[in-house]
Amino acid sequence: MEHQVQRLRQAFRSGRSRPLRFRLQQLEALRRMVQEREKDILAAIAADLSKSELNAYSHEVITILGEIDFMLANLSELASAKPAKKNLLTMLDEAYVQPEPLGVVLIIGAWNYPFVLIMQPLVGAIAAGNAVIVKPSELSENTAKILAKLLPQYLDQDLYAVVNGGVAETTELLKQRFDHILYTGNTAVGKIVMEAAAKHLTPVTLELGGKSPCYIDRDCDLDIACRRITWGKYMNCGQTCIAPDYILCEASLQDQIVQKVKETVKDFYGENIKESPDYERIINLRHFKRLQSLLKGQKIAFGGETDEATRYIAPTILTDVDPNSKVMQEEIFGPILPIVSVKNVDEAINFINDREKPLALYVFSHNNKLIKRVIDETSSGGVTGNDVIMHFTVNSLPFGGVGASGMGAYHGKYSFDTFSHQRPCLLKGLKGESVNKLRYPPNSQSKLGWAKFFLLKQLGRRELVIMIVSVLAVAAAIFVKFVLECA
Ligand SMILES: NC(=O)c1ccc[n+]([C@@H]2O[C@H](COP(=O)([O-])OP(=O)(O)OC[C@H]3O[C@@H](n4cnc5c(N)ncnc54)[C@H](O)[C@@H]3O)[C@@H](O)[C@H]2O)c1
Ligand SMILES: CCCCCCCCCC=O
Repeated sequence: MEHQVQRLRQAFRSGRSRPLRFRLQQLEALRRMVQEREKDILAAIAADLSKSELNAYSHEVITILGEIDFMLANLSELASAKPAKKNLLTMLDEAYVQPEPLGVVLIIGAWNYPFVLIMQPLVGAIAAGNAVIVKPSELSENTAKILAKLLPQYLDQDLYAVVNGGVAETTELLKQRFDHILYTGNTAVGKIVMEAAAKHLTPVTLELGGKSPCYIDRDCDLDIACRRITWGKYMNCGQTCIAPDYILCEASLQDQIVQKVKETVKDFYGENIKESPDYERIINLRHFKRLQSLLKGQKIAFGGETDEATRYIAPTILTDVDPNSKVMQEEIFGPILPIVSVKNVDEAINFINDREKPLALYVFSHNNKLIKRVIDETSSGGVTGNDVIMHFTVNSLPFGGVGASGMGAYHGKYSFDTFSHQRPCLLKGLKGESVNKLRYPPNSQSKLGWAKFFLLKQLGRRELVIMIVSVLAVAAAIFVKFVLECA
């Protein structure tokens, strides 16, 4: 492991990953890989998650193609030096912020979207000019294998590597020194990653989970709300980090919601859900049993059927759920949708604020003011109003958690920034020593006065122009006066 990281560090030090032309070539190679090996990739995802290839394409491949295209189109702007404002003391110097790669970065992915969660950060890390080790989840072993097979065929092997394995291998990997770690997975392991990173003072991006609430207002089109919620909750069999975890609504809405979700489930998956190519299975027996245990003692208004042999759990709704019950204590990460009654929006806001900050928050209402109020008075990684999941798909929005749901963010420009250091650069000439005397000892009250004047005055382009014009105007006036006096 140590040897592998050193090999990548050496390649990084050679400077090969830095030129924009090289980064663009690698991103193009990555796009070629996705296009040429689409069938193998889809088959691997499908095998890991009992997912149709059509769903695998729309859940995972589209996102990656979009992300690569974004980087190809925007890399030169993202990587360019940005001029910075100057003060009077530095007005003749060059000041700019130059994004620079961090070095060797580690990306650890989770199993539930095994391709996206490795590839999307990888695109950002390559774009920013880093060397990268990716560690796919061992639970989605087919995708892990296909990534280990394909990435070295398309990418520079000295700069980009795949390490496969479970806890032992990841633990070993985490002992190494990295320049950034992006981890996706549960909060408990997030703490392990952060602790290991702290030993080397390595910065981390933690993409964690949590219970994402979904508030449905009385003033709302329930048909539409329930269709969108049904889609986002049961997609990938509920195993989505930003799935609506539970519904908060007034008690009077509960039965209508159950009825409408039930009808939508029938529309989406047919009479026999088990036969639907669009309905996935639970990843393993441990999670299956965990989910089964969440149903115990609950009022099942719809669904509830389970089949251990195929790890099938039907789309399920629980009603009149006690906020203190087990299903409300942990992230569900499965196709179980509890409804918790609240009296009104104030109680919903308090309910959300009494718990850990979630990864996503959803509010459904005709009333935009109410939606904005819920946003203003709560905190969450991201928000979608009148829909679910969709903020993930907008790559001009940063994607990440806050508090217990994570730290840092990525996607699009934010990925580039996450894997870059914004390096401040000030380039001075060797003239102007008379002004510099102001900062050299011995100090005096008058020097301090001048220092305040020079340093506290920020000069933007506009102010600089005004100043140059003023100096020129004064010089012109002196010149005219001189000419007139001589005449
Ligand atoms: N914020 C996001 O973008 C996002 C996306 C997907 C999943 N998630 C969250 O991830 C969770 C589900 O993922 P998971 O944790 O079950 O995935 P997982 O079991 O695949 O684990 C994630 C990664 O951590 C590694 N790992 C596991 N145990 C480890 C240990 N003891 N030490 C070091 N590394 C270890 C695994 O090898 C894997 O690569 C949910 O909470 C979900 O909400 C978040
Ligand atoms: C079109 C919908 C794409 C959804 C992808 C969701 C990925 C979520 C990652 C967290 O689990």
